[in-house]
Amino acid sequence: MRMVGLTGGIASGKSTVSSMFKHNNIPIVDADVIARDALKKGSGGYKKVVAAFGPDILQDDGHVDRLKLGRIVFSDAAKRQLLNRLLAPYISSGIFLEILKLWIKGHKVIVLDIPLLFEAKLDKWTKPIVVVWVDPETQLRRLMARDNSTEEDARNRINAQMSLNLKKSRADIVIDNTGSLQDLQERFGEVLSQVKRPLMWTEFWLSRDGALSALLGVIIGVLVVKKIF
Ligand SMILES: CC(C)(COP(=O)(O)OP(=O)(O)OC[C@H]1O[C@@H](n2cnc3c(N)ncnc32)[C@H](O)[C@@H]1O)[C@@H](O)C(=O)NCCC(=O)NCCS
Ligand SMILES: Nc1ncnc2c1ncn2[C@@H]1O[C@H](COP(=O)(O)OP(=O)(O)OP(=O)(O)O)[C@@H](O)[C@H]1O
Repeated sequence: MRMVGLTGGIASGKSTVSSMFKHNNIPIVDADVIARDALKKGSGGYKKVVAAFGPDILQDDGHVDRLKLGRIVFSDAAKRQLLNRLLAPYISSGIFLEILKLWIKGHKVIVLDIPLLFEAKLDKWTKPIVVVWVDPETQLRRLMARDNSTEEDARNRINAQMSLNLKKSRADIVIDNTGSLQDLQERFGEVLSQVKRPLMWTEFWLSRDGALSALLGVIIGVLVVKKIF
């Protein structure tokens, strides 16, 4: 199985690219969705986070006030690290479970959409790594427009992540998303054909069919050897 890593900076366009993969029948493991589940009211992650940050981060209905928690952690590195540490086990096990489900279904190519792929050192499990890049002004403008946020909030969120240029330097494939959606669609077409190239042997053995072929090979080998001796 080929596990493509999709990452970038906040509001660089990962979700936009990820929906293009989905439209081309390539399944996505979305770490933001998994992280949201990990903070759902009553979950293990929720209990740990409320115990650490106190009931002030809750809305009247008991759900986490994400805007409030976001303001706290994106302006304080120590609190952000604490939140990351508390949620990391739930997020990694959620990602693993989603990969397992797709493996069982026999998918050959899947995309892991993980904003913190490098920060969480998950990049070693993915190949190729696709980084969606935008220039800093466009990133800030799109983030403020999408989240209807102040410049200060938007800058705090951008500065909470590894620099996008550093991520770009560690990519196998860079998608420059500074232009229009039409430009992105064209660049995506090129990336899609790279991602869908036939599997290499190592990737094949990691797929369900590859693993089953290897198992079958071993069984046949044992039977033949038993018959000979
Ligand atoms: C702080 C929270 C509650 C803010 O929620 P909110 O709905 O405002 O933002 P959302 O979850 O949609 O995240 C938007 C983007 O913020 C960035 N981001 C999220 N968490 C972090 C983090 N800990 N560090 C740096 N950037 C982050 C990502 O680019 C993400 O795509 C939420 O982001 C959260 O629980 N973060 C910790 C979990 C995590 O690490 N998520 C990223 C999955 S790899
Ligand atoms: N090429 C583009 N031209 C104009 N707007 C774009 C383009 N690409 C993405 N956008 C818009 O920019 C915003 C950010 O894009 P998107 O939500 O895909 O980013 P993201 O990297 O997934 O963000 P996050 O890290 O917060 O999950 C969205 O409002 C999206 O519609």
